[in-house]
Order: sequence, then structure tokens, then C-alpha cells
Amino acid sequence: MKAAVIVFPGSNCDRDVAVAVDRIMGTKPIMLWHRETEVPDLDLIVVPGGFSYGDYLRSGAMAAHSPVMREVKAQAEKGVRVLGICNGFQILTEAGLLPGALMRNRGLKFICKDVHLKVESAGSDFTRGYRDGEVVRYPVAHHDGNYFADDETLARVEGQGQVAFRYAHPDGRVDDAANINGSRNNIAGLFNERRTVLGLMPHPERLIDDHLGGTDGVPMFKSLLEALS
Ligand SMILES: NC(=O)CC[C@H](N)C(=O)O
Repeated sequence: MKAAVIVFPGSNCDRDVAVAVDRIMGTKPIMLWHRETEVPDLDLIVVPGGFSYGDYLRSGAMAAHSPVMREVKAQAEKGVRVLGICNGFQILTEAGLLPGALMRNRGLKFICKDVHLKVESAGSDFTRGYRDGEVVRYPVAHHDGNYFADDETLARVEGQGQVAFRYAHPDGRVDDAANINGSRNNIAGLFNERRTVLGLMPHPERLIDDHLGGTDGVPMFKSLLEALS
């Protein structure tokens, strides 16, 4: 199993997710600088959180055009699993690997807190370790997490079961009061059609140890390990 974490100028969750992959999946990922053009064949690519290129223009907009992303796109095309967390989710939408866009939070404030998520689909290599409808607690830390897609795209992703996670109450209810940032249909995480790419705003890599406050992120990395080994 070969994994890589992409590193952009301004990434700040790259080492955290590398620790999660190493500890839970038992493999040290290679760290790939944004200028890299030669990338070995991989099984898993993680696009981590942070502020790539200072989030100038729009979060993820510049990173989506960096040299390494050509390789990421080519490998994603072949079915290599790609996990984009927070800024990584923003980059994957800007790169066209996931539909829609992430806009400024509805309240125009940076949100940094733990939130509850309803697992909308456990039917993927990323989420098999959870149960459909299960409620998990993940931290969020973003100012551009407001998921937007036009009506047609939204109907398509909903119809095809591409929604992975929704912002929810602790009892699993999904409504506007649980919608921390104004995302359409409370979408917090989304698959591509083949479910080989997942992007999500909350941070699974930040809850992988009781010393960090919980372990709700562990099943995601365990699911990937099972799928890829
Ligand atoms: N933690 C992150 O990756 C933050 C993503 C992005 N910089 C935002 O604030 O929306």
C-alpha cells in the first residue's frame, strides 16, 4: 500500500494526516511538494487542510492548478483513492474532481469547533467502518465551508448517493439549525460518482486518539486500509 500526502505552501494539516495514515494504516506516506511532476503509482492520495497559497483568489483555486495536481487528476482518473480534507476538499472541487464549490461560511466567521455529522453513506472505501445513519463527532476549522451546487447538480449528487456526511444534531436530525455554515442540504462531505474520491470539510485526522479527545476519525483510515490492502 503506497500513500502520499500533498504539501502546498500553507498546508498545515499535512503532518497530522501523515501521522494518522502511519499509525492506523501502518504505512508512512510520502510527502509530495506542490511542484512535483513525477509521482510514483499510488493507492491513496491525501490532499490535506490548511491555506494553500494563502487561499488567495478563492480557497483551493490556485492549488488546483499546481503542477502536482495534474498527476493527482491522472491517478484519480485511474481510480486511485483521493481523500481531500478541508482545504483539500476545496482544492478537489476547484480541480473538478468533485462537483460544486465551497463558499464563505454563511455567518462570515471562521468556525473552529467540534460538530456532529450524520454518516449518509457507509457504502464506500472511506466510510465502510461506519454505519449508515451513525452520528460521529469531528472537528471543523474553516471559513469557506459553505457547500454550494446548483439545483441540477444537487439533485444529481443526491440521486446518485454521493453525499457522504451531513451536519446534524447529536441525535442525527438534519435541519437548518445544525447547518453550521449554510451548506446546501447540510452537505459536509461528498463522493465522486465512482466513490473513489471523497472530500469533506471536517477533520477525521484530528480525532484518532483518546488523547486528542476522541477516536471518531479512526474508522475512516481503517476502512481505507481494508479496502487497499
Ligand atoms: N482547515 C482548513 O483546511 C481550512 C481551509 C480553508 N483555509 C478555510 O479556512 O476555509
